[in-house]
Formats: sequence, structure tokens, C-alpha cells
Amino acid sequence: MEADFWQQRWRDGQIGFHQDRVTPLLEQYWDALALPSGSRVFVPLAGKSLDMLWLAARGHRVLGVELSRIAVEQFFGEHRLQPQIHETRFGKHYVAGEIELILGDAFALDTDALAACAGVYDRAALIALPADMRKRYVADLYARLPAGCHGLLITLEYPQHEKQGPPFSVTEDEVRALYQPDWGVETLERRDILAAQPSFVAEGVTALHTSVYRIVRKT
Ligand SMILES: C[S@@+](CC[C@H](N)C(=O)[O-])C[C@H]1O[C@@H](n2cnc3c(N)ncnc32)[C@H](O)[C@@H]1O
Repeated sequence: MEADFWQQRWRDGQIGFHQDRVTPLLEQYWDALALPSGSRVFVPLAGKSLDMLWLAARGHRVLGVELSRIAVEQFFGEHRLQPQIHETRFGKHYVAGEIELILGDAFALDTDALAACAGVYDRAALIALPADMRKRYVADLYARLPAGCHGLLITLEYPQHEKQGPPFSVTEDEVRALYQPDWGVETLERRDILAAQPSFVAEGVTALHTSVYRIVRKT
């Protein structure tokens, strides 16, 4: 999806992807990465996710990137955080405590921007993108993360012909094709969530699973 699509979504308040709670699968599986407290975690396509607050509360330094000013300002405003703002070539950086959120394009971040990230957390980011952009997202953006980086990736799978994305369906085969061989990929769980997602059922979706992967950058 292009930037205009997301900007319009935020202007119209069409943000069904946003959750008013921390993602339970993050709480359940984050420890599987064994990332030391204090390590920096990259959150691509961050929205105004409460998951950033949870990661910071776990002692991580969070680096998010989000292209909507509305999302960034709502994130800090809704949590009564008063960010310091400075500008770099990547955009405006909003910094409050251990959370830094760049108002900018994730695809524009380079290896310098991501060099200190020992972790990456991807919920509703890879699956927000159509297939051609998913290839670019992993081949370009993830390639800028350092060797040894550990990540948690959460995806959805459903019969793609039954519904238009986003969110898009991304199968385990596709995850492996996108990330391997540079990243090790381990499936932590694949769960049937159709009953818990009435909006998908209302759209005629007949099967819906979420998967959680642990990924580790090898080279
Ligand atoms: C489906 S939402 C997910 C947000 C968040 N990860 C969550 O779990 O709530 C995708 C977000 O990515 C943002 N986005 C899309 N393309 C982007 C890009 N190229 N750079 C930065 N943010 C982007 C959109 O504005 C939107 O807020």
C-alpha cells in the first residue's frame, strides 16, 4: 500500500488494526528471543501501538517508524508523553523516555539508522503490505538490520481470494522464502483465530490463522 492510502486511513479514523491493549502473543512469546534488557528494538510500521509501551516497560529502547503524523501525535498524546522533537534526514524524531518514534518512511531508513537494533518486532507490518512490497520490505529494510538481530514476527493466513487486503494473507512458505537464508526462521505457534474475528467472518472469510515466528539474522 502506498503512503496516501495509509494517510487517508488515519485521517478517516479507519484504524481497525489498532488494538486498545498489548498484543497477547507479544506478551506470550517475547521472552523466546532472550533479548537483554536495554537492547534496542525496531518497530517498523508502528502506528500508535501500545506494544511500544510494553517493550519499553520491559526495559528496551524502542525505535519505531510511522508515516502518519496523526498516528505519532495520538501515540504520545494518548499516553500523556511529552516528546522532544528533532529532525534528521529520516524525518522528525519524537523521543520520550525510552521510546523514539520517527515520523517518516520505513523504506528510507539506512544501516546507520538501524545499526543499534538488537531486536525487531513486526505485528501488522509485513502483512500490511501487498506481495511486491513485502519482497522489497524484507530484501531492503530487514537487510539493514545487523547480524545477530532477533525478531518476533506475527502474521495472518486466510484464503486470499475471500477478502481484499490489508491485512494480507502471508503463508509460512512465503515467510520462509522472504527471510531465508539470511534469517533463521522458527515457527513458534500457528493458531486458528476465526471464531475470535467476527469482522473476517462477516466478509466471508472461511479460515483464519495467526502465526508467530522467531527470526534471527545470520549474516
Ligand atoms: C496495519 S498498521 C499496523 C500498525 C501497528 N504495527 C499495529 O500493530 O497497530 C500499518 C501502519 O504502517 C504505517 N505505514 C505504512 N507504510 C509505511 C511506511 N512506508 N513507513 C512507515 N510507516 C508506514 C501506516 O500508516 C500504519 O499506521
